[in-house]
Amino acid sequence: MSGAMRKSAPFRVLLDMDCVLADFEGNYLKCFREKFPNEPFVPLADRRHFYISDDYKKFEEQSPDILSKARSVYETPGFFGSQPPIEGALAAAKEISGLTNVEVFLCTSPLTKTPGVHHDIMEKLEWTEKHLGMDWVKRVIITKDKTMVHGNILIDDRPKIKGVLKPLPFKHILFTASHNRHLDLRATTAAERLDNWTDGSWQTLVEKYMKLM
Ligand SMILES: Cc1cn([C@H]2C[C@H](O)[C@@H](COP(=O)(O)O)O2)c(=O)[nH]c1=O
Ligand SMILES: [Mg+2]
Repeated sequence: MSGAMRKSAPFRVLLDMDCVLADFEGNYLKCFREKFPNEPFVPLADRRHFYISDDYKKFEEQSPDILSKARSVYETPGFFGSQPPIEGALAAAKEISGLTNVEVFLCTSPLTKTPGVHHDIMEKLEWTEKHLGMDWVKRVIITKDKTMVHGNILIDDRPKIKGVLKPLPFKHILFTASHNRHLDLRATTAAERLDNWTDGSWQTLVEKYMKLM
């Protein structure tokens, strides 16, 4: 095939799941308050750290087992599968994947802290099948190290993406979540923010990076 006929490499968009497509934060607070109605809780407006336990440490004196209780909420089977989609996320994911010469993969980390707690992996696949369909299940990449995944941009709410590859092999776009809203971008690995899936700003952002690559 001559150079003129060769198709350019697809632009690859990696979409995180928790807090980007699925409402982890809202679901967490709802489940925590249902399970522990008499415990103190952190409202979304007061979230400051990526790890929920870091925000619940302040209650340890009044409630000594608060951290294990806080962890037990997302470690309970059913939690990941029951997350509602974030507003506009599913439509945006489908639209992005419909763009010419664009490929979308879902890129999400598993729970790895507690032995025997791995149901989240199955639930992430089930969530994808339920909300996006079977075609998307084969696009799910579950990895603790997202730097090992090839992509042009990663849309992710985690402030710092860390892994074996440095510098990051993709542009990190910080998806705004209650836990990262207060952060200056300089305290993150991200090039810029995406605040939501509803105001059309994702289109401008994707077009911009497609032109740059
Ligand atoms: C908030 C929070 C999350 N986790 C776990 C839950 C998921 O398995 C991942 C999130 O991964 P992502 O791909 O970066 O969205 O982290 C946790 O263990 N503790 C927490 O407080
Ligand atoms: Mg996330």
